[in-house]
Amino acid sequence: MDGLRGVNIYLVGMMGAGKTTVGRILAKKLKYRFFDTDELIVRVTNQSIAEIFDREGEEAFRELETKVLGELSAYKNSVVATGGGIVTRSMNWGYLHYGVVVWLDVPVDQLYDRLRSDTARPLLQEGEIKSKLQSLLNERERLYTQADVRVCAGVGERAEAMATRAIEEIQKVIKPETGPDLN
Ligand SMILES: Nc1ncnc2c1ncn2[C@@H]1O[C@H](COP(=O)(O)OP(=O)(O)O)[C@@H](O)[C@H]1O
Ligand SMILES: O=C(O)C1=C[C@@H](OP(=O)(O)O)[C@@H](O)[C@H](O)C1
Ligand SMILES: [Mg+2]
Repeated sequence: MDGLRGVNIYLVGMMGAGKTTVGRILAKKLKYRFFDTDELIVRVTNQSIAEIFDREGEEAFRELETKVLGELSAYKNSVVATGGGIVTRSMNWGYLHYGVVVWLDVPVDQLYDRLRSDTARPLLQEGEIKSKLQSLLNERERLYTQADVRVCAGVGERAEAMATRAIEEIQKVIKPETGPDLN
């Protein structure tokens, strides 16, 4: 993808926004590699995300997240699905801005429908899920707006359609003369 000059595409957004799901589809469409920071952390530590939070705490998880993100910046032509909290460390933005940052913006009601029975996300295991999602969004929304591209989910919009729209939005922020030939 010449127009992107080989840079990575980073998907950011709330838990449940579909970063992992849409990212996989996007990578396939672009013929890019696909990475997921959570999956890499699980692989290198041989622990689940819940186990890391439980045994070592959130700060240790954030350290691992930054390390993995830094390592991924050496790659090119990759779609990277991040964890929802990656935007909270300013240092991470140094890595994210090597590439094109795409915010999957999904209303809390839809996030809740997807995650109401979730057991894998430690930040949602205590308290009422919907209000937790809302308070995390309140804390993080101004950070997500630092993305280069925002893709707002339509009601009931499928992951496949979001991936297609992400490509359209990415094309808009790439200069026409260097734009990717995505057709
Ligand atoms: N566009 C969508 N419509 C309906 N369900 C979706 C959509 N995108 C993702 N999901 C579902 O929502 C859940 C969370 O998706 P996931 O890709 O893990 O989100 P994230 O990585 O942003 O936390 C999964 O069960 C997934 O199948
Ligand atoms: O929002 C967050 O702080 C987190 C999001 C999760 O990833 P997803 O956004 O892929 O669910 C995972 O990194 C961890 O549970 C913390
Ligand atoms: Mg994910």
